[in-house]
Amino acid sequence: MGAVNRPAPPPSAVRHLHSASWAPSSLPIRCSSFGLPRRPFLFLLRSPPPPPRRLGNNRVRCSAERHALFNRIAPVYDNLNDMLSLGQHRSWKRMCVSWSGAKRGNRVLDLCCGSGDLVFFLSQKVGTEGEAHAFRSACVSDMFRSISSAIDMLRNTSYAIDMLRNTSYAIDMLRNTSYAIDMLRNTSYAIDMFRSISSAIDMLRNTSYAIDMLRNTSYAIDMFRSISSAIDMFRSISSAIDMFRSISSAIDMLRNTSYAIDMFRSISSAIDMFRSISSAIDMFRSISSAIDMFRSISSAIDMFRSISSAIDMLRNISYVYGLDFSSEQLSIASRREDLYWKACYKNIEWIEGDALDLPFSDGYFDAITIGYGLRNLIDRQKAMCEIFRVLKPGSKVSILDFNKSTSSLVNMLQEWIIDNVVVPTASEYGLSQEYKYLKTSIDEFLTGKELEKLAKEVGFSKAEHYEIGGGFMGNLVATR
Ligand SMILES: C/C(=C\Cc1cc(O)c2ccccc2c1O)CCC[C@H](C)CCC[C@H](C)CCCC(C)C
Ligand SMILES: C[S@@+](CC[C@H](N)C(=O)[O-])C[C@H]1O[C@@H](n2cnc3c(N)ncnc32)[C@H](O)[C@@H]1O
Repeated sequence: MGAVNRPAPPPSAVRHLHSASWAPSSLPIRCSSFGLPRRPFLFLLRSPPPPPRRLGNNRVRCSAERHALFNRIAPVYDNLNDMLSLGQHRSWKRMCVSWSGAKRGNRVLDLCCGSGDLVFFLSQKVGTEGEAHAFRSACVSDMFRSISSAIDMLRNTSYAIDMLRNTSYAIDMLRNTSYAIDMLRNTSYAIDMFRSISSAIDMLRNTSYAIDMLRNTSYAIDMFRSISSAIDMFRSISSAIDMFRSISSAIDMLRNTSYAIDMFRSISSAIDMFRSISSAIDMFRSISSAIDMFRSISSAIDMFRSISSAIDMLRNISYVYGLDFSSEQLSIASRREDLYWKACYKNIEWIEGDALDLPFSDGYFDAITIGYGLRNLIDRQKAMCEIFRVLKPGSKVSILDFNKSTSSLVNMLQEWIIDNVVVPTASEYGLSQEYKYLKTSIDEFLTGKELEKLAKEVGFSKAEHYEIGGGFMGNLVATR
């Protein structure tokens, strides 16, 4: 029902936030206070527009007046919602998004998006990937991403290699020392030989002491000349002993050298250890040249990365559309997008347009949400038909709004809060009339059952209304 076939606008045409003021003439012609109609010939076919009607003080019947009202409240809208609902409106909006069935990769729409709360929640839900036309670029950037993490890993390895290279130079130095040590080791064998000689000398030294003793005896012997010839023999031995003594001091010198050798031997085992490390280093060196190769690849990849992000930017991905007729609300929404700046928000597109005349082709969306919008539309049936038309079969629209409760107690309490809390607070900002309209609009709204009926009438196969926020709020979920 209500399916009007029209071509989908090229993405680039709707990508930017329209800066021109909203052309209200696509709204019902009876509202004359608002500029020239966008379709002049249609305008001529109709009867002359009556002046804008205001029923009572707080009835804002005309679309242009509602347009002006939402432009006026835009600067304080978010703060007042936070304050007056004690932050609860965010949970209600999250529930609304969740009931819409929006999933990753979906193309979704938030109607009457205002300052964009629901759009931001939807944006996080659907992410940036998903649609077929974006598939190739997405694959390429995934490939680049994998290569890039491999490169990052190799880069870290490369730093380790650099460290090992420096160690390797140290090892080379130690290797040279090791050759010196080898030379000293050979000297050490010579020293060992001298040590053996030295112990022999020690033995001879002891003998020498004995000889000395005998020498003393020799004087006595001299006296006793008869033993003189024996003494002569001992004298010859004594000169031999002197010779051995000189050798012994040479040996002592060599012994000191031997301690040095022992020290060098310890260094030598350290060197052996370093030699093993050195072969490991050789292996790392080969890896290092591979790393050098990867480094060159990495700079190429860096270049590709820049190209890839440029491609991402040029890819023109947009999966979440936020539509509203108030340029003031939209410019706040767009500023909030810049302020929060989350990666997924690059999938958002703000559209200044009319909820009663959607600029999308039939079956374009996987899910649609409206938060506190339907109640404010002049022609709710027309709006529901438009929603039905642009939804894919089997997809859902989730509509959050104040609940026009069937319980008189809830209604009384709701009215009391609006009269005694909401309006007085808003009047602090000079917006009492605007918030009085809120109460009137709830009075004129549909109950849960009436909303379900309306959805079924325009063709939705299933429609269920849920009361939330203690019965103050309601959410209609309708499946096409
Ligand atoms: C997000 C909320 C309202 C949006 C809203 C909708 C409109 O149609 C307006 C029309 C004209 C002016 C302003 C608005 C507007 O702000 C909900 C925010 C809270 C309400 C302003 C006040 C809520 C009062 C509830 C009855 C109390 C609920 C208490 C809760 C259970 C803690
Ligand atoms: C109460 S605000 C809700 C904003 C937002 N969805 C939220 O939940 O905070 C209602 C919004 O509906 C927009 N609106 C009302 N009539 C509209 C129409 N015919 N076309 C597009 N937007 C409309 C207003 O500009 C306003 O931003």
